Amino acid sequence: MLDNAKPQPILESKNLHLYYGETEALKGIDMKIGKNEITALIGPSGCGKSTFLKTLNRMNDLIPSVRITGEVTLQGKDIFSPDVDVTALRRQVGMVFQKPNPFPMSIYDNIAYGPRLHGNHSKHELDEIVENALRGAALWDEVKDRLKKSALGLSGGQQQRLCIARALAVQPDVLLMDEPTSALDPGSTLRIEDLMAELKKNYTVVIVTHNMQQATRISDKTAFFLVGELIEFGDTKQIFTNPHEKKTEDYITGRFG
Ligand SMILES: Nc1ncnc2c1ncn2[C@@H]1O[C@H](COP(=O)(O)OP(=O)(O)OP(=O)(O)O)[C@@H](O)[C@H]1O
Repeated sequence: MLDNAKPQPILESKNLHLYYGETEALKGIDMKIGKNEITALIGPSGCGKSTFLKTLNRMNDLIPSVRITGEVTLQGKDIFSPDVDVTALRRQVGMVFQKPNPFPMSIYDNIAYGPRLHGNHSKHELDEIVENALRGAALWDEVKDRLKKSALGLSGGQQQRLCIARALAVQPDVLLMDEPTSALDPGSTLRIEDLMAELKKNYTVVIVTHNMQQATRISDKTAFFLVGELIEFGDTKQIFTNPHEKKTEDYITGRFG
C-alpha cells in the first residue's frame, strides 16, 4: 500500500494516531511525502483529511482535547520532539486555509508581516521579499501599483493568492493547503491550480481537496482517507485509473461520499 519508491521523503508519518478526547480521528497513518511533489488528500467529509494536514505543522496543538501518538518527521527530525520550536516549524511548513484570510492591513504589510516578525530586514530587503513572494504567487502584476492599499479590497481569488504569497514570504519548504479553492469561482480556481504547478518546482505541497478532477489535474500522489484510516496511497494516475482497494474504487466512482 505504501509507496516506497522515493528515496528520502521530506515528511513522513508513522503509525500516527490522533484523538479528540475519546474520538479517534486518525487511526495509525503511515505516509511518505516526497519533496517537490503535490500530494492530494481525498475522502468523504469527516474522514480526517484536515486533521492529518494540521498535524503536519502541529496546528492541532492549539486544541486542548487533542492527544497524538506515533511519529511525524520533517527532513528526518521528529516534529513532536521537545526541542522543536513550533513557530519555526510553522514557518518551514506553511499553511493556506479554505477561506482566504488576509489581515486587515495593506497588501504590502500582509506579506511583510512574517518576515518582520522573524528577522531584521532593511526597507530595501523587505521590498524585495514582498515583490518575490507576490511574483511567486502570480499576483505581482495585478497589485504592484496598489501595494499600500488594503488587502481586503482584492477579489477572493486575489486574496487567496495573497495568502499563498504571505506563506511564501517566510521561505517555507512545505505548503499545506486545506481546500484552498473551494470558496473560489472556476476562473480563480484554475489560476491557483496553474500556480501550484509552478510552486512545486520550489516547494512541496500537500492539499486537501473535495474535487477529484482537481486532484487528478494537479497532484502527483493521492491519499484516500476513510473514517480515520489511510485506505490507499500512491501515484495519482494509478489511484484514479487502477485503484488497488475496492473502497477507493467505490469512492472515486461516486458510489459513496
Ligand atoms: N476540534 C475538534 N474537536 C473534536 N472533534 C473534531 C475536531 N475537529 C475535527 N473533529 C472530528 O474529527 C473527525 C475528522 O475531521 P476532519 O475535519 O479532519 O475531517 P475532514 O476529512 O477534513 O472533513 P471535511 O472534508 O468535512 O473537512 C470528524 O469526526 C470530526 O468531527
